[in-house]
Amino acid sequence: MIQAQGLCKAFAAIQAVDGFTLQVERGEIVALLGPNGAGKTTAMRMLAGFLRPDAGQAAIAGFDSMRQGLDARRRLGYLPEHAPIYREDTVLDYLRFVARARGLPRAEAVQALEAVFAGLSLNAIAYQPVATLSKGSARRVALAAAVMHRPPVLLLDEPTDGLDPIQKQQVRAMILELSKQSAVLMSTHQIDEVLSLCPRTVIMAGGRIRLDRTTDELLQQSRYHNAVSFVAQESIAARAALEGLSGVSGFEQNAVDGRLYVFVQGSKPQNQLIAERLAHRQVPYQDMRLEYGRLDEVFAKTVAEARA
Ligand SMILES: Nc1ncnc2c1ncn2[C@@H]1O[C@H](COP(=O)(O)OP(=O)(O)OP(=O)(O)O)[C@@H](O)[C@H]1O
Repeated sequence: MIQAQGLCKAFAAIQAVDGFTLQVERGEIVALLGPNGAGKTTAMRMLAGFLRPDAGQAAIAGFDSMRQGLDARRRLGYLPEHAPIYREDTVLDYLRFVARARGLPRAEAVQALEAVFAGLSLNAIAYQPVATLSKGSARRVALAAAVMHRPPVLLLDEPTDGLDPIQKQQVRAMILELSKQSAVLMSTHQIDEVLSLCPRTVIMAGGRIRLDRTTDELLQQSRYHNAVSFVAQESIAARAALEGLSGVSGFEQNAVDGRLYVFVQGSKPQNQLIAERLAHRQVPYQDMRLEYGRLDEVFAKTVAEARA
């Protein structure tokens, strides 16, 4: 559904995107993660056909984004980073206009409007002029405009940027629903969003894709994967009890909440063993967890390696 082959784009001396190759199928939600300036927006603009690549090709649902731009855009819902909707219309009139511009037949347009108004809670702002909307409301209206025609491909550039926690949940639920029949590529800076929504993650840095894996595989690369953590009043006694225990390779204590992390060698979970040892040595502890891994750590490591 989304295909990119060797996309490149330079702005003067800056190589913003350098050989971007990616394929996303219907039913997938792929997170595009990267530090500021990694090239995410530039790559998305080329995919959407809004920016001509210096080299490479992009296609949306089989249509070349540049040479068959109209056909490609009909099948695309694109939410740009800064969606420009400076209009005097009310939200309702603006979205009616978008439905007409998309060529939706009347009955379908009514259904589509009902769906986005309900899904994104737009009723309270239906009669507010678009130009006076708050940042979060403007973002939701822009998203409504991008997805209203239920396209098979969605390119969403930071879709929940500027939204409050309730709105974020709503937007994420809508993206999940839309992904059942669409291919979704979304950039984000929010790790919790990736973990809750995106089974696959692409990490970009310096214009290039550095990692493209399932999010689970990335979590397994984290040094926290299979670490055992707990809270102990007497953390020194806890460390002493576990020091030298077979497989234990190190400790780390969180400076903020005091949680102790015990790192273990190998891929076998050792929480049972650790719990038994603490009980045997009569060291009280609470809230023991087997850690799954940290995406922020894998992200930081990948970016640091790209910059080295
Ligand atoms: N129109 C432009 N003219 C000149 N330089 C540009 C232009 N657009 C992007 N760049 C540069 O290209 C690089 C990649 O920018 P891009 O916006 O694609 O990154 P990004 O990963 O989306 O960043 P962010 O997370 O901050 O949105 C940056 O160095 C940026 O300054």
